[in-house]
Amino acid sequence: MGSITEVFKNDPLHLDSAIPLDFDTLKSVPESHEWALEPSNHSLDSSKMLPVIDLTHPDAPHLVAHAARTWGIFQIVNHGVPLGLMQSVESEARRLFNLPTQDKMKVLRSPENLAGYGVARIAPFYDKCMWHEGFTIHDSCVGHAKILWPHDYESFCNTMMEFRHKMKPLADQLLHYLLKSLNIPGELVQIWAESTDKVSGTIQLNSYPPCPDPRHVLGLAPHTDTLLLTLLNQCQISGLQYFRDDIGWISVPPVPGAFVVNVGDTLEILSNGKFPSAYHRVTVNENKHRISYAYFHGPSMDSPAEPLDKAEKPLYRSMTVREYCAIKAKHNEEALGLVKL
Ligand SMILES: O=C(O)CCC(=O)C(=O)O
Ligand SMILES: [Fe+2]
Repeated sequence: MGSITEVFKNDPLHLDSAIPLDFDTLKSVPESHEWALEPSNHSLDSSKMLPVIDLTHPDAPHLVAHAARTWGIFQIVNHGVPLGLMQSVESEARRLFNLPTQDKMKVLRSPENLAGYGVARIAPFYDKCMWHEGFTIHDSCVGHAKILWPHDYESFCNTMMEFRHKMKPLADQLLHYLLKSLNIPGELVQIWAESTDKVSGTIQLNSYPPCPDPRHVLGLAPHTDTLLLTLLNQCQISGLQYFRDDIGWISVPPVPGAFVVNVGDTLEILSNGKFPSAYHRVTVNENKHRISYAYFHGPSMDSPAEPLDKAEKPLYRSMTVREYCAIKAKHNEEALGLVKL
């Protein structure tokens, strides 16, 4: 069984770029963090544009598939993940990021590892730095949590494991709706559903501290997510923006209790471009410490990454998911273009 960790072992992050800034000590934005930003499109009311889908609606499978085709990004409510659990994930994430920098540095992600504390994986691709610190959980988080809270690590680990346990079937359900809407045999849908059983989804906690001058700062640079689907909660503070050629950058408004669902590159490939992977970025704000947390839903690394509908002319070349992840780790934004036929 392959895991995404091995991809990062082969393509390590350089350590000097893996340490986030000590945000607490800053009174102004250093030049290292000043970006020339493409402005957002404020003339459109984005709350009316991106679909918010009630998963208890009888037509939910069709609504999900339609939103994924039209936008590559949408929100879901009535998804069955308890609000109390969502609040606990946020408060445990805040507990982690509020620790002193020297404590967080004890669980710094090592260059060849996916799990731990550090900057975003995309950081080395940019000259400028992002106003962001992250913590990634892959497999168990007990080792890191015991270092951070030797006598009080269980609530963090239990919350994260419970969260993963609830997110997996939800992500599987969405994937099932999406694959079933494609013109592919039922057995193939089943093979894909089983493929995600072999891996434990990755949890990403993100922290965007208040910023003295957010106008020229980015929380996360524009990117697409790599795997099948990302389910993200914005913890009631806006910041996530989505790009489409015809409208520019628009905000994804926080909806209480909702998850934002993004299509990732691998699903774009499987669907032969029908579900476009969502290009998104994160802005920061002056007064609020924004937290977001995401569940990345992926298949086993040995799975084929290739268009599933064999009646169509493939727009992407055939490879394994492992191979695609390695291309993404090396080429970031260019990766999808490199595998297009
Ligand atoms: O913080 C957010 O709203 C988005 C985070 C994100 O894009 C990611 O973790 O990949
Ligand atoms: Fe993302």
